[in-house]
Amino acid sequence: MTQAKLIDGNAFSAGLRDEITARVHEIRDGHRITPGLAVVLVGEDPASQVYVRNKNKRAAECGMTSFEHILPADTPERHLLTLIEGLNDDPMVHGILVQLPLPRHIDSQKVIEAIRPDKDVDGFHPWNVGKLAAGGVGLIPCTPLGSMMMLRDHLGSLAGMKAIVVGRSNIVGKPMAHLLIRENCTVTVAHSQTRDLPGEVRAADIVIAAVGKPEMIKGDWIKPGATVIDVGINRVAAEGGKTRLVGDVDFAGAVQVAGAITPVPGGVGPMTIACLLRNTLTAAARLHRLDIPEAHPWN
Ligand SMILES: Nc1nc(=O)c2c([nH]1)NC[C@@H]1CN(c3ccc(C(=O)N[C@@H](CCC(=O)O)C(=O)O)cc3)C=[N+]21
Ligand SMILES: [Mg+2]
Repeated sequence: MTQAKLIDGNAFSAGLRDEITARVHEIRDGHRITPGLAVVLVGEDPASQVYVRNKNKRAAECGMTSFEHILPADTPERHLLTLIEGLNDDPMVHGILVQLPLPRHIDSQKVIEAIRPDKDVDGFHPWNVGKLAAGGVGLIPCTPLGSMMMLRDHLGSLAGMKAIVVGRSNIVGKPMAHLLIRENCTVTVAHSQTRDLPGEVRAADIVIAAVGKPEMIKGDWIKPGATVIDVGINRVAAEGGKTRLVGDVDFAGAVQVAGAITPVPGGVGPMTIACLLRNTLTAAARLHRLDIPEAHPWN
């Protein structure tokens, strides 16, 4: 069997960020507007700090302004809500992202619902969730959006294909299922209670792995020629006391069978960040009623 084609998220996201940069310069020169992204992190988790720094670095590379708010882990919920109210009203801020998970004493849903829906670049506010489910125009969650861009780039039309989404989170699984339905796939959403998961996966032309369990989806579950999008980013122990990143798919097995597959790292992860920047540009364009392609529904 020939090896699957690798869907290169690093290269794809670099191209996307170049397009975003060009558009940011255009609206800066033409309209004196600089898209601004505010990233809020509560707590000292080192991995989260790395992500937040990465998001701000990429935003700056694209010519956007970024505002970083790092709050102590014991920040009272009402302080966070007050910060969000300020960002909602700040004309320099077009996108707001509150890094999840939040400390346990904070109600994440309350925080998500405090963000102005038109600045909710994660697409987690019920208003955006509803727009996606009902086929309207809102902001689409970054990981599903990036995954869909790679699928469309590799496959063209998805119409009539069988897709399985393994995982039903609000962040990835559910919005991904809605996007696949919108693209005219026949969609199965599998989860921890699904009977015969290997059998369900074997029926699928498109596999979206979003469970958060390292290498859970085995190579011999994959239908020959299928397209596999591995959303999992799991840090596991490696030789010599080190760690390494693996996806939710057994890559070594799946690459022998699939038609195409995203690697981890270098697949969905960098697309998520590029789509966050794209959503910030989209939000800025809509807030200022700029007639640029990014202000219009994607696809
Ligand atoms: N409100 C909110 N929105 C998020 O989008 C969000 C969040 N909270 N909390 C944490 C997760 C995680 N996340 C990642 C983004 C990019 C990479 C990424 O670029 N990964 C690189 C590798 C990075 C590494 O080496 O650790 C890659 O896959 O190639 C990973 C993880 C966004 N998240
Ligand atoms: Mg479950």
